[in-house]
Amino acid sequence: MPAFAANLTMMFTEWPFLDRFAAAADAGFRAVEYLFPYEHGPDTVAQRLERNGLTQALFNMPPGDWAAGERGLAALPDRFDEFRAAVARALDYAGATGCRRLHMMAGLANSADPVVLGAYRRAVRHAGEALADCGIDLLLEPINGRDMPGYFLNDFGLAERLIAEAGLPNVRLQFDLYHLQILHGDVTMALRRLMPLVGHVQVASVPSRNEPDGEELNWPFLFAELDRLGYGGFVGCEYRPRAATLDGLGWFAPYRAAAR
Ligand SMILES: O=C(O)C(=O)[C@H](O)CO
Ligand SMILES: [Mg+2]
Repeated sequence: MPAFAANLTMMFTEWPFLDRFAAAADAGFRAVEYLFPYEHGPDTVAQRLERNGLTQALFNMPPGDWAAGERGLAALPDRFDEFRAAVARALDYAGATGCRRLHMMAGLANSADPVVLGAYRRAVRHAGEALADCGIDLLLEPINGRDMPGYFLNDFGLAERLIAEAGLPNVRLQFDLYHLQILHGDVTMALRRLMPLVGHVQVASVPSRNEPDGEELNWPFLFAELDRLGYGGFVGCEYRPRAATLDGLGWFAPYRAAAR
C-alpha cells in the first residue's frame, strides 16, 4: 500500500501554511511534502510535524528568486556560491525536520550547452557528497516544458544518464508520474525500468494536474504497480484540488483506511 504524502504547497491551501500540517493529519495523511519551508524557521516547522505525528517526506532546496521566475540554481554556471549556500540552508531544515530527501531544482538553462551541463554535474557532485554525509538522498526531477518552459532537466533519459555518471548511491530520481506521462508516456514500463533509481514518486492527473482519480492514467493500477515493484518510499500528492481539498479525497479513502 503506497505511503502517501500530502503536498502542502498545492493541497490544503484553504488553511495558512502552518495550519496545513494539522489539516493533512486530520484528513488521514501520515507524511507531508511541499516546495519550500523557508518562510518559517526550522524549529517552527519541526514542531508542526511533531505535534501532528507527521513525517517530512521531501522538500526543495532554495531555488533562487522564485518570485522573479527563477527555478533553481544547480545548472547556472555563475551561481555556484549561492548554490552551495542553498545546500547548507536546506540541510539545516532537513536536520531539524528529520527529512531524508531533498529535491535540487536545476534552473532555466539549456542542457545542450556544455558549460551549463558542466555546472550541473558539479552541483550534483557537491550536493550529493554533502547530503551523503548526513544520510540524505539528493533527488533529481525531470519537469515537463509545458509547465516549466526552458527548464534544464526536461527528459527522463538525461536524468538517468546524469545519475549514472554521478555514481553516488544517494543521488536518485524523483519520478513524477504527471511529468513522465506528458514528456514520454508509457508510464508503467518507465516505472519498471527506472525503479532501481527511484527515490521519490509524485502523482497528479494528466493533463489537469488534479486529484489522481482519472483522466489519462489508471490510478488504482499504477498504485498497485508501485506495490508490485516493491516501492517502499513516499508518493507525494502534488496536485491542485479541483475544488475544496477535503471534497476531493475520495481517491484516498481506501488507502487512508488501510494506513490507520
Ligand atoms: O513541479 C514539480 O513537479 C516539482 O516537484 C517541483 O518540486 C517544483 O516545481
Ligand atoms: Mg513533482
